[in-house]
Amino acid sequence: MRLIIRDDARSASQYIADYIIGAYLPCLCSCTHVANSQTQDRVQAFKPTPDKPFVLGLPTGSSPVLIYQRLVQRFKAGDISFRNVVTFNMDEYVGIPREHPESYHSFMYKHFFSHVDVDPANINILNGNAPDLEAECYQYEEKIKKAGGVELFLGGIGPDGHIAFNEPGSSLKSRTRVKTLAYDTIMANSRFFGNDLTQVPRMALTVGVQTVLDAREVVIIITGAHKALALQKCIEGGVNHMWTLSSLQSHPHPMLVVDEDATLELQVKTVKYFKSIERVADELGFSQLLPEKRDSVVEDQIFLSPVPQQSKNSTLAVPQLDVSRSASPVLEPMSARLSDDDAKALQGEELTEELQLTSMSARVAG
Ligand SMILES: N[C@@H]1[C@@H](O)[C@H](O)[C@@H](COP(=O)(O)O)O[C@@H]1O
Repeated sequence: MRLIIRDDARSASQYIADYIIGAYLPCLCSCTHVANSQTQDRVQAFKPTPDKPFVLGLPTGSSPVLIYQRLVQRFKAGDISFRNVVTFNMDEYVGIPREHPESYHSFMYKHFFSHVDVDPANINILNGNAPDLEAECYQYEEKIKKAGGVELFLGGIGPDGHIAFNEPGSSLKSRTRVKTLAYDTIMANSRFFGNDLTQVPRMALTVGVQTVLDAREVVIIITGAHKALALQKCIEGGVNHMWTLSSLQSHPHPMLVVDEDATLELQVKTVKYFKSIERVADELGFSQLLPEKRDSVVEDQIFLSPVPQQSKNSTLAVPQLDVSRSASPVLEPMSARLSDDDAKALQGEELTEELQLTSMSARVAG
């Protein structure tokens, strides 16, 4: 696992965008834009073409917005082309129209696709309005497989450590499927729906944990003190389905890029350890070392997706949107599942000044 720590969200985002471009995608001017020799080798090794495109997994949410901005900026500067890139988005809400301003289709076109030269035929986003949602998910896995598997999956996380929409308790072997959203996620995402919980979809289609783990490489952006507990659980805790990001511990090449605030719950020695790793990598001139041969399960041919049940009476379809409902009243908030200390830490605003000072001063002193 690589943990890259940057001062703020902007520099963390810039690191990721430049990493994606530098590491994998061709420079339009076919020059030597890519700074160091090992990274350059990888670009030359990949050489995306229409027949052998680069397959990129993409997220939504507020965290990747600055990454997309930087990718667009570098596209406009002529540094990069997305012509031979195939994209697969992580997830989509069920039951809101594609044109809805908060659908993930709208998000992706607004922040990225409309501004670059990606071929619309190469864009894949789950259809949350498909007549048969299970079949939609199955076909998505098949499409990924047909494209040769995802080369790099970029992702974000929720404050409860969910990756894509793999909420706490999701199977770590899960694949693309219909998922009911946790109450905390509905609450967190209500900010995009006028803070009206009743307007937030309660279901989504999402790639599974295993779908993400099958990618050759996984890069995750984590920013803000409200995600500090999730980062701590995922790095310093064990692999646990209650914090689905922790599954990355079993991936051969995960990279988490975070800001200082997200590290607030980590031990000082953890932070120092990962910073020292980065220093050595910098000195040796690489960001992440990938073996030339893909070592994910895709290549091992054990890439199995569940076949949908074809029963006339059991097709899982888009539910009628009931705007008068209240949001999952029987579900308890995540804080109820945590110890008092953890619950307190999760609510960044409730961190006492003393605690913040202790963590920061310990680090500054170090
Ligand atoms: N399904 C998405 C996730 O893929 C995303 O990582 C998360 C975090 O969003 P934000 O970056 O806005 O905190 O939001 C949603 O739940």
